[in-house]
Amino acid sequence: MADNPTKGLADVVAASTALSDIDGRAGRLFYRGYDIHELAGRTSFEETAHLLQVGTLPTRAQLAAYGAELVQGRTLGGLVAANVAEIAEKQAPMEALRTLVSLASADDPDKGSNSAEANHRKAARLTAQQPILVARYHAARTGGEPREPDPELSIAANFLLQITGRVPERRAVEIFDTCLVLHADHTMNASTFAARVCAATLSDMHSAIVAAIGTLKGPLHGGANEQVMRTLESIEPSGVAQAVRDRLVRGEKIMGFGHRVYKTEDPRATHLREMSRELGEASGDDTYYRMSKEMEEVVFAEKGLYPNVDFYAATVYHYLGIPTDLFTPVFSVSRMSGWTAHVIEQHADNRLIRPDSEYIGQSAQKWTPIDER
Ligand SMILES: CC(=O)SCCNC(=O)CCNC(=O)[C@H](O)C(C)(C)COP(=O)(O)OP(=O)(O)OC[C@H]1O[C@@H](n2cnc3c(N)ncnc32)[C@H](O)[C@@H]1OP(=O)(O)O
Ligand SMILES: O=C([O-])CC(=O)C(=O)O
Repeated sequence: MADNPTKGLADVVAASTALSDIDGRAGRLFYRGYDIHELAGRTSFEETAHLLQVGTLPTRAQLAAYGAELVQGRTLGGLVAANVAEIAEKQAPMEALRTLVSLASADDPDKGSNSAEANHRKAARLTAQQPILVARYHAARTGGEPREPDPELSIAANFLLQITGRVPERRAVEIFDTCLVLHADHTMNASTFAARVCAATLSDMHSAIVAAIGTLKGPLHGGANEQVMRTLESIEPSGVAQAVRDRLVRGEKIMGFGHRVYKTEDPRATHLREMSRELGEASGDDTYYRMSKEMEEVVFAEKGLYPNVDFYAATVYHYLGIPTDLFTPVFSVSRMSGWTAHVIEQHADNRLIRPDSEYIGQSAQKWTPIDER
């Protein structure tokens, strides 16, 4: 039987959105009409989150008010504190985040309401809390409490401070902030779609975000950034080309390559490649950057595939001192801004999302009693 032409919902328009847009042939990405190349390196993650959740790039006064909301919103209830140590012992990072966000919902002052006002407050709170949850998880498994976030610092600076335990250099913060901007939203990617499907039943924002976290975790989506680093670590620097070819011969996918929508370079990879080069050189050992470059050339020569957002993000995070198993959680820290904006948008103009399926099973079956089967 021929494959369903819309298998994986390829090219199916599943929602209308004013949040982001992709031109996959030209390799362009826009957040609310702003080209990602205009935003990256010039707009902070907080401004980007405001753009997505509220609808506009903020004025200074609006940014100050939103920043104050984020600082206030990052306080977590007692359930997280009471359970994080056991969760950190038993669950891998993305599983733990799925659980912790669910726990945090119990203490959310707006729980039970899907009003536009409640959704906006929840969106800011979830965006503020996600990096704190990652830091708490990481501290719990390493036997301590994370450093207190500094209200004067950005989300990017506080995250690096809490994860590495050191006050980060200015340039490291700028680069990490740009990473957060680059990952913030991406039309109907799998995790955003999962969030919208959940929200469209008129379920609540936290439930939709739990669905999104579980979906981002998979290695065909956000989980690929961790796998990219594991691949680099498993290969000898002189054996990149052979290792890629061996994997392809075995029919394995090369993590961090290929994309459903981009038919050319992912515009985010352009920035991430450059930041990886800069950090690699500054670190005094750019081996992983150079291996990545070679891998890019070999994969293109063999398969004609381009790197996606996850490919160079891996080495950027590595050079920033972020543990490899926190790469996908970092993705969630950024994407929280987009997911929550999509839930706001879905609830504002809702219709149940319920696609059809093509039946491929047997027909005209005759029922027989259990002892005769
Ligand atoms: C943030 C993100 O989610 S970005 C994506 C992160 N995921 C990855 O990096 C995982 C590796 N990449 C992939 O698995 C895919 O390219 C996806 C999931 C991103 C896109 O999937 P789809 O659009 O469904 O493409 P699909 O998997 O059908 O691939 C089409 C063809 O290209 C090949 N292909 C696609 N990606 C790769 C890859 N990374 N390595 C090797 N071959 C690949 C497939 O084997 C397939 O070949 P075939 O037609 O001969 O069977
Ligand atoms: O759009 C997609 O399918 C995956 C992706 O690049 C993202 O979510 O950033």
